[in-house]
Amino acid sequence: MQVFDYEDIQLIPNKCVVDSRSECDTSVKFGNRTFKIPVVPANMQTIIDEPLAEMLAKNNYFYIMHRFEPQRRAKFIQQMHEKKLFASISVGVKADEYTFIQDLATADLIPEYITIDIAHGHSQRVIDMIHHIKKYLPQSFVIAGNVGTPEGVRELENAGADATKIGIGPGKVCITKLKTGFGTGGWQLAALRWCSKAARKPIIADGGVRTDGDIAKSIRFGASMVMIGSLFAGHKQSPGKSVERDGVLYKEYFGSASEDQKGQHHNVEGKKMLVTYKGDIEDTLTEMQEDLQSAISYAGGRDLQALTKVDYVIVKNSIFNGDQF
Ligand SMILES: NC(=O)C1=CN([C@@H]2O[C@H](COP(=O)(O)OP(=O)(O)OC[C@H]3O[C@@H](n4cnc5c(N)ncnc54)[C@H](OP(=O)(O)O)[C@@H]3O)[C@@H](O)[C@H]2O)C=CC1
Ligand SMILES: Nc1nc2c(ncn2[C@@H]2O[C@H](COP(=O)(O)O)[C@@H](O)[C@H]2O)c(=O)[nH]1
Repeated sequence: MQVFDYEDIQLIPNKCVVDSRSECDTSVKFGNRTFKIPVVPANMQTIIDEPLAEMLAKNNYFYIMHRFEPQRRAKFIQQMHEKKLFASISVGVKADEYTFIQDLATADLIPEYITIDIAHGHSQRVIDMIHHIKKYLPQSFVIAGNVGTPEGVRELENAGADATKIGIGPGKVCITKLKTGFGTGGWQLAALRWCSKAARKPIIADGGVRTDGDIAKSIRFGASMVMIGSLFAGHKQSPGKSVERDGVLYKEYFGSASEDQKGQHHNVEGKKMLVTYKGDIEDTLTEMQEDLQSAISYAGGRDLQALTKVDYVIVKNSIFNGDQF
């Protein structure tokens, strides 16, 4: 297997077939819905909250609410449905979560999307939870993860997952590879390519995206959707706490397995960082869409499909050449 990451790849242009980048269509069908761009903010407590989820759903963006305020989830689904918006929630694999799924079924509260969110998703506990959700909420689209191997993808798909999420430890606030020695950190894009060859259903690239160009690269290497944390941290709408240092405004971004999230130093595999304040998230989403439209035009096409076949070269560390973005 060739090993490379986002910064080692450059995509090769084809002849342009549009008169303006605005003609390029970035929309993606995922489950039964079509979204504006193939991007979803990470289901982390400093990245998404209920008001942001509502704003994203209203504006045709995909979102996944985090699972760290478990008692609010039923009400959240109800409120989204009252506003005629789709509900997309996360669950874990502990015993309480089994009861929660059954309670949703009893109350006829059916989220359109359910993501099973645990660190090591290639496990019997995730397979059991997929079976449980499919038994009680068969209409929900189930995303399962995270995994980093073709075997992981196949097992979760065979268990009934409608999509799998790829990425073990490439995240910006992740310390899994330091604490355990395992993961796809540093070769996430190659891992995505490897996993995509086994996938028969959509896959989500999760973690390690540092620039908008990495979204196009994720699509090239098999992703239908791209989950991003750090690029979405630090916005006006981001739930992370605001902090001022020497007159500069920052917002907190911490890992879901960090001490800040867990409230104790137990199986910590994440850290906290400060992200410079970035303003309105709508501007970032618009820029992502424009950059993706431009990428499609370089691919010589009119929609995301064009990106899936472009040639590429591997040039180690070719993007930054030591420069900062
Ligand atoms: N994408 C990634 O690379 C990573 C993401 N994360 C994120 O951090 C959050 C916390 O995740 P998680 O650590 O799963 O915590 P959870 O507390 O949600 O763990 C869920 C259950 O799985 C068990 N479990 C967790 N890891 C393992 C393992 N390696 N082997 C066997 N059992 C395990 C836990 O038991 P016990 O605690 O007793 O082991 C617990 O019962 C999630 O939101 C996850 O997405 C965390 C690390 C890596
Ligand atoms: N190893 C850990 N991974 C984590 C933790 N919290 C979240 N994550 C993963 O990171 C991505 C976001 O990555 P980014 O590079 O876009 O910032 C997120 O979706 C999770 O999969 C953690 O504590 N440890």
